[in-house]
Amino acid sequence: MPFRFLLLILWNSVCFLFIIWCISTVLRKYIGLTLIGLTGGIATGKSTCSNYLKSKHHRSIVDLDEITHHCYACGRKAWTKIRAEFGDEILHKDWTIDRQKLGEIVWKDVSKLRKLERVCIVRWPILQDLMMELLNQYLFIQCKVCILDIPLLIESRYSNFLYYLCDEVVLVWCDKKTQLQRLCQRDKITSEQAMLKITKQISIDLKQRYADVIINNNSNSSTGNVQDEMRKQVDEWIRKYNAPLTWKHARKPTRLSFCVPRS
Ligand SMILES: CC(C)(COP(=O)(O)OP(=O)(O)OC[C@H]1O[C@@H](n2cnc3c(N)ncnc32)[C@H](O)[C@@H]1O)[C@@H](O)C(=O)NCCC(=O)NCCS
Ligand SMILES: Nc1ncnc2c1ncn2[C@@H]1O[C@H](COP(=O)(O)OP(=O)(O)OP(=O)(O)O)[C@@H](O)[C@H]1O
Repeated sequence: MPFRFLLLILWNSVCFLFIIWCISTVLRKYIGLTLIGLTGGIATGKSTCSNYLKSKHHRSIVDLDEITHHCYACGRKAWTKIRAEFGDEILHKDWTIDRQKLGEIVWKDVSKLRKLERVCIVRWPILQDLMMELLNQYLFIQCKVCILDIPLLIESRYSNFLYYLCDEVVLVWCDKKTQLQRLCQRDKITSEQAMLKITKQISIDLKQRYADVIINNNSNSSTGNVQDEMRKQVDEWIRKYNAPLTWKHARKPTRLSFCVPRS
């Protein structure tokens, strides 16, 4: 019995890798699309970095947080499912989802957070929209290098296949103390409330092991020009994508980790 079980796991893994290999070969070789994963911890500066890439380098960014928020619009599939799971108390008076209230519920209770993830990701609404956005970028904007801003790219088993598909994974890093400080300041919350959010993700230091490029965003306004250090690193990194790419530029999909456990 255990032998058959092991065989089944092995077979599933081989199938998974084969499918990923097929998709990535088609994407790179025949469609000519390069996917870059931009990730980081909560409040380490992903949006700051992607806004800079948009404004200075005119790069297209597919932002999964933004897509999630669109999925929550009144009457959409995710909205209906979230309402059924969490009740009417997470709705504003105009029936839109009150993300702050929903957040208060799920940050405190991991099982509810997992339920929310299951409702909106496993049953497809978010990934469906993500695929549509990618198609839209490729067909209508003719974007050949697409940057995916996905906070949980490394740890989420729901977005894990995207991790394998990415040609390069870029991590926006800052140390834990700075992360906590920035989160408290931005969301106007106490450090206890901020820690509740931070601990729902794997530590930013552990994420470094799974990234190909690390953008150090530790420098603060007090130590020079705000974000100048980060901008220099982004300029340096994005330079290679300004030259025409061949599919050989792309990293081979040899990622070894399947799923990173969350603390
Ligand atoms: C909990 C929610 C309602 C809070 O909404 P809010 O507008 O306050 O935050 P926002 O969506 O902008 O997310 C802010 C950051 O929280 C972190 N975060 C979001 N979801 C999760 C999660 N499931 N686990 C860990 N961290 C998360 C990310 O770093 C993200 O960038 C919202 O984040 C949500 O619906 N999350 C579940 C969907 C999900 O897992 N999205 C992430 C896909 S990668
Ligand atoms: N180098 C920097 N110096 C000072 N403040 C910064 C720097 N980089 C980002 N910040 C600030 O830190 C906060 C978090 O940044 P940002 O919103 O870009 O993080 P994020 O990783 O996108 O967060 P989330 O995971 O919640 O989407 C913001 O208030 C931003 O202005």
